[in-house]
Amino acid sequence: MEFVKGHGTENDFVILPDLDDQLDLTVARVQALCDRQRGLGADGVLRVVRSDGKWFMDYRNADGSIAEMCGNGLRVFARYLVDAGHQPQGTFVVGTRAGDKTVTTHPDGSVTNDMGPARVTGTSIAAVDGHGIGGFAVDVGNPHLACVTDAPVDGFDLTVPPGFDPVIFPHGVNIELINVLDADSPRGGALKMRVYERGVGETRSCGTGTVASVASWLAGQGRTTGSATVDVLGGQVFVTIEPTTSTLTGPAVLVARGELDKSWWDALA
Ligand SMILES: N[C@@H](CCC[C@H](N)C(=O)O)C(=O)O
Repeated sequence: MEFVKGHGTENDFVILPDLDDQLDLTVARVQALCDRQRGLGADGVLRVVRSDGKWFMDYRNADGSIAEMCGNGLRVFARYLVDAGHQPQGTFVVGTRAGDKTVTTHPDGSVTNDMGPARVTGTSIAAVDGHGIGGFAVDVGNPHLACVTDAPVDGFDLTVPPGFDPVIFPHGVNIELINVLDADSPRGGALKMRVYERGVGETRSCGTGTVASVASWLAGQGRTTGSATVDVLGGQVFVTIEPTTSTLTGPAVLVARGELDKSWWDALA
């Protein structure tokens, strides 16, 4: 069984081509694939399915849970389809649990995702490292609590899961901590973000989280339109927010391909 390993700003994924939708991708198999000691190691798995001539990204978190959307994963998924010869370089559509997304691959290796609307649904408080930090709840297909703070984000301990209000986020939430580096840079704003991802832990980037961060920063100013670069631990992406949609542009890198050991895979069923 073929696998490909890739990352988008160091948010890393195991890609499993399963065009005919045959794989039994159990929680145990996802957890083992993502385990950095006993597996390949990744923040998540992207299963590549083609159904009725349409691409579908079946995304799983490292703990085996299913999520609606993954922004960095979508860029890597698109890059894989082009690299494998399944799609020509350019614009095409990928289905996700959060709906169809239009992606555009660029010759320099970067990819732009049309992410759909980033809906600011209210406010809430994250309990991080002994501090209560206010932020906006943002729905990017998956749930986020994006918190702009004056405290340097580098100073927080994210080895411990942040607390959140389960009434507002009954299915869990991804939590972003954001510093504004420049409110009026040439590309709009310049933000720095760290993230604690639902189903994973702290990761070096979260694409949907960067979109939520820019939406939250704008909401704090009463704005629904704008753009910003977002520095994450694994690099930088560029986000635009409009009232009805948003875009995410960033790198997508394929680093390895190989074969899974069949007896290892079968024993995990
Ligand atoms: N890393 C992803 C988000 C993956 C899903 C998230 N952990 C969730 O459970 O919603 C991204 O790049 O958006």
